[in-house]
Amino acid sequence: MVEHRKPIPVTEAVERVINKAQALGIESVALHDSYGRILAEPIKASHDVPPFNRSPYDGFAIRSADSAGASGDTRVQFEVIDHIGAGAVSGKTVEKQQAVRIMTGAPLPAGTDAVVMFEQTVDSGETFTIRKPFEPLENVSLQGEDMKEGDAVIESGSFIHPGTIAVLATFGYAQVEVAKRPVVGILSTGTELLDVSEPLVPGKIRNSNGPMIAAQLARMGIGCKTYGMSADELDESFNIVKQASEETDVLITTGGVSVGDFDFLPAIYERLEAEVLFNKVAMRPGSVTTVAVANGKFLFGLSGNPSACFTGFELLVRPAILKMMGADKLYLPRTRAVLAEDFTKANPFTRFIRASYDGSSIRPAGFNMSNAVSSIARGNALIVLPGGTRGYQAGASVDVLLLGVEEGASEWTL
Ligand SMILES: Nc1nc2c(c(=O)[nH]1)N[C@H]1C(S)=C(S)[C@@H](COP(=O)(O)OP(=O)(O)OC[C@H]3O[C@@H](n4cnc5c(N)ncnc54)[C@H](O)[C@@H]3O)O[C@H]1N2
Ligand code: MOO
Ligand SMILES: [Mg+2]
Repeated sequence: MVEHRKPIPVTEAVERVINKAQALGIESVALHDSYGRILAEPIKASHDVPPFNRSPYDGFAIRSADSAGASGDTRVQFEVIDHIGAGAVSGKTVEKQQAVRIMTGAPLPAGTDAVVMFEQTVDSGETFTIRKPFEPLENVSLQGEDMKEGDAVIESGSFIHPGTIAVLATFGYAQVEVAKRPVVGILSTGTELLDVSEPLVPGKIRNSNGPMIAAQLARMGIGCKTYGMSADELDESFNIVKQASEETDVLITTGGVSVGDFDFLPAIYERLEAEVLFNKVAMRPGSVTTVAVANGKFLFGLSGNPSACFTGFELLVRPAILKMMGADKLYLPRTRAVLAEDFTKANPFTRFIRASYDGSSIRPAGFNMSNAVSSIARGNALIVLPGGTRGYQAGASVDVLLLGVEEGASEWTL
């Protein structure tokens, strides 16, 4: 008799997965290897930035008081007593009507408190004149204006992006404490599967899910162990899944999770005495997505259908892995957009439509069935239509989840 599964809402499925996911600890990596990792220590400013008052322009450092009364008719003259570029410190103390020729980034010499840009002078080499008075600290980049010593600059749990790396380098972090990444394995199940390089033969298709998931992991900065493809054969598949789950923190399988005669994942979970968190989610595609935990290891049973597989990864695998990586922003960023064409199908379950989003409007990316491959390629976002609805007309405002964004959102608000 066919098994009747009870679907749970997507939000609950996500919650169950997140509740099981645990951070894996901390390791130290070289700064140049830290892009894409999750920071495991808060970053405090260990000194002021900039560390000294400096010139933001190429020009002359003066004492602002000496510029008083300058005008187009009564130009005020200065004598140039030194010349410094960024990296140099002037040993001179600037006295009345004196100035130092100074380049952008160089520290203001003792006594000076303003900078005159070259463009504001008539320059004769030894001397120059100006036609306007300068305020104290005019054209000065102030010590600590960017960050003050002791400031909390970046929170632990943040994604390390190029800007984060600039801050870490500024404060001398040659090594950075980051969260450990999980070891993730991929196994594509299905007797029908051919490797990418094999020619098509009747009844077979090429394995697109395996390479796709490897790339979904790669864009999260995660490598993977690939366990290749397995035929739909219970004992053989059980052995591979058992071994793979022992060698990984997360094993992602594709296919074989539904109720077909050759869908063996449910039997494998049973043999492994795994705790099945759910085996039916009120979402389409991806309703058969099954998540189980065996001996502390995650088993993600994604659907074989490519669009369902893709969506199951983005909605359920991704936040779990991010949580294991110590991230505090686990979810796909969400926005609203205007639907560019009618979508009249009924949505018995929450529907996720692969779609292309241009920053304001969004359009389903063509053939959008669970078994579609083309729409995954064309889409850069998912339209979310709530379950129990139908009949969305062009112009309607819809929820959108953005794909491929470096850093996610901290809230799951569907
Ligand atoms: N009687 C029922 N039949 C089905 C149900 C159901 O509830 N009752 N659910 C349907 C839904 S929804 C989906 S989704 C699929 C899920 O199937 P499985 O996860 O068991 O996956 P398979 O049966 O192994 O394959 C489904 C489909 O995907 C193709 N496939 C599999 N692996 C790959 C791969 N690595 N690359 C590309 N394509 C792949 C496979 O050839 C099949 O066409 O079940 C429905 N049936
Ligand atoms: O899991 Mo299926 O994708 O709902 O078509
Ligand atoms: Mg099946």
